[in-house]
Parts: sequence; C-alpha cells; structure tokens
Amino acid sequence: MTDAPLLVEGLFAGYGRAPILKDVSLTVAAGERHVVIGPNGAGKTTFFRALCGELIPSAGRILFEGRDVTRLGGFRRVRAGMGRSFQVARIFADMTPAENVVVALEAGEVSNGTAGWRFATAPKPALRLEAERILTDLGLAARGDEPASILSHGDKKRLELAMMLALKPRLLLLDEPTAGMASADRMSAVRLVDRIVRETGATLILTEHDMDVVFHLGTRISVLHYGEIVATDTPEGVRNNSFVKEIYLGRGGHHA
Ligand SMILES: Nc1ncnc2c1ncn2[C@@H]1O[C@H](COP(=O)(O)OP(=O)(O)OP(=O)(O)O)[C@@H](O)[C@H]1O
Repeated sequence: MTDAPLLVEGLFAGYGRAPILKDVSLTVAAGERHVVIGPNGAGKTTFFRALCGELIPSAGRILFEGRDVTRLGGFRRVRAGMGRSFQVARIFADMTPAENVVVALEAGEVSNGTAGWRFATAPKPALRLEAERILTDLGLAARGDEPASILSHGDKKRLELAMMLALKPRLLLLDEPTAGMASADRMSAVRLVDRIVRETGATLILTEHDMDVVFHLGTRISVLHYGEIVATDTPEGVRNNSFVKEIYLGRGGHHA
C-alpha cells in the first residue's frame, strides 16, 4: 500500500489485440509535476486515457492515493479527486463561462453530498460568487457574460481549467494543455498552471510536446517510446540522456 498520489504498475492497454502500452510502471510523489513526453504515436494520449478511466487496461493496475482505480469509470475518478483536461477543451459552448463554472460547482456539491434535496431553478448565490472568484483568478472575469463558444482557444482552455478547479482535485491530469496555442498564450498558460499547483498543493501529471513548457513546468519527466517508459528522471537527467536525445530531443536538447 502507498500514499503516493499515483502508482502505476505493469500497465498494458490499447485498442485491439496488440497493446499500445507495454508494462508501464510509474510512481508520482505528492507535489510532483510529472511530464510524459515522447515521439508522435508513442502512447502518451493512450496512457492519459488509461489514467482518466476512458480506456480500461488489459493488465496492470493504477492506484490513486493507495486506492485501486484501475477499473473505475472516469466520473468516479473525478469524484475521487482526479481532475482532468483534454487536448480540445470540453465546455458547454452555449453557456457563459460563469454558467459553465457554476455547473462544475453544482456537480461537485452533488458528488460530495452537499447539494441538498430540492430542485433549484437558479444557482445558489454562494455558487455564483465562487464561480466569479474562480473566473477572476483565472483572468476570465471580463468574459463572464458571453457564450463560451466565442472565447479564443486559449480562453476555452482556461475555462476548462476553471471548471476542473471548481471540483478541487488533488491530482491534475492535463493532456497537452498548450496544444494549439500561440506562443504568448502558451507561456501565460504555463504561469497559470504553475501558480495553481503552488497555491492548491495539487500533484500534476501532463503530456506535452512543447519543450519550453516541459522544462518550465516539469520536476520529473518520463519518456515513452513505442509504448514503453524508457526513462524517468529529473529534467536535467532527461536532457543529458543520450538515448532520449537520440529518439526525441535531438542534439540541442529540444524536440527536433
Ligand atoms: N482510437 C484508437 N484506435 C486504434 N488505435 C489508436 C487509437 N488511438 C490511438 N491509436 C494508436 O495508438 C498509438 C499511440 O497513439 P497515442 O495517441 O497514444 O500516441 P501519442 O504519443 O499521444 O501521439 P501524439 O504525440 O501524436 O499525440 C498510435 O499508433 C495510434 O495510431
């Protein structure tokens, strides 16, 4: 038994007969910011999907804070304290950002049993205030009354983060949080994630292609190659790993 936020042991998972992930094992300690990198098709998203409960592994196990969640569905994992974001933000496009965050806050109340028994036609004032606080914190307050569909790509990702934070997760799983962003937006997303993990004390696991993001955020890095973890080390150790340089980083220490 372990209290580590995440322990993955001998994981095999995929989409058909041949597994994509092969014997993946990983321990993520409390407060760690663990980045999973690797060439296109290495299995990063597949690994992420297995962690989130979208893909049930064929062998191995996943423990969250010591609890076996290997066969638990995604919603139950979120209820247990695992927050997740997606490469393409999943938000309610017709609702305003404030309404989106209120929905997440209400879902949190349902899941922790504080929602009460009455059907309500309007959100509780306290939830509206909390939603405003979260949106202000994430720099989205000014966008609170527009439909989320007209937000920029970067702001949609921020909104998804806001909804995730409304559920107060202890483990954040971010799948390519800066995918599709312009470079200025990317660095502001990095600062935001950095601040959130410092303020909430949450443990972070992310997949990412952008090496600036990887080395800014990561305290530990795992490298996937053909579905196997070929290195887990500090950022410095990964930069200096000759095999990782050969398969992924290139000679300058950057993704070629
Ligand atoms: N839904 C699916 N059905 C069948 N095969 C899939 C499916 N999704 C991914 N794969 C295959 O699994 C392998 C790993 O894909 P995955 O998306 O996990 O890699 P990745 O490391 O995230 O790649 P990228 O960096 O391009 O996002 C690839 O060979 C891919 O073609």
